[in-house]
Amino acid sequence: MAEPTLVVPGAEGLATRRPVDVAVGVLIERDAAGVEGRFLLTSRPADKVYAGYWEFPGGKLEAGETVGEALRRELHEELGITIGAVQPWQQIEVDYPHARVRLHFCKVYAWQGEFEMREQQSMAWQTLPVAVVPVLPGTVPVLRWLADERGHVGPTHADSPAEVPA
Ligand SMILES: Nc1nc2c([nH]c(=O)n2[C@@H]2O[C@H](COP(=O)(O)OP(=O)(O)OP(=O)(O)O)[C@@H](O)[C@H]2O)c(=O)[nH]1
Repeated sequence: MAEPTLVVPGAEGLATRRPVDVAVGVLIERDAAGVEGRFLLTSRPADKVYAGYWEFPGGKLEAGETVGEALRRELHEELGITIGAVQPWQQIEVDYPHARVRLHFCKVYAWQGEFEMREQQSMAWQTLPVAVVPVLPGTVPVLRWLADERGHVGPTHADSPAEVPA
């Protein structure tokens, strides 16, 4: 089954581009009973497109890498942590004017090491609704999935009403 696609304004008609695979980590704190709590968002570094927008940390797969390998490498490079098990969760394609990406969102519940912002980004542990602004378009559906899992009613983030991929 084709995965949902989100078309960002300005990218209409560009859907024939080949998507770039991106591994994305949804790091979640769990309590002793296994109930999921805060999740980690990071801001995009100043030298990248959508600089300053908040997203889940991750990055593009390199040649020959699996999603899990890419995620492990990216989170170590960007945040200085070593992640434990990678649990594949959701996939979505997003058409941006600058690129078409296939986002592989994975849940991660265990990690080791001190967080270091190695790309001068910021980090924020969040719950719903997310308070940091602005949120990257490709992040919005993830907040909706989390809201559905958690029975959260109402907006998922502060800067715009909830959007659902087509
Ligand atoms: N990490 C991350 N990227 C996302 C999310 N949502 C989303 O649309 N993207 C998009 O996926 C792509 C990820 O590329 P990136 O530029 O962060 O990855 P990278 O570190 O490998 O980049 P570079 O090697 O080109 O500098 C970007 O086009 C970004 O806009 C998200 O939640 N997390």
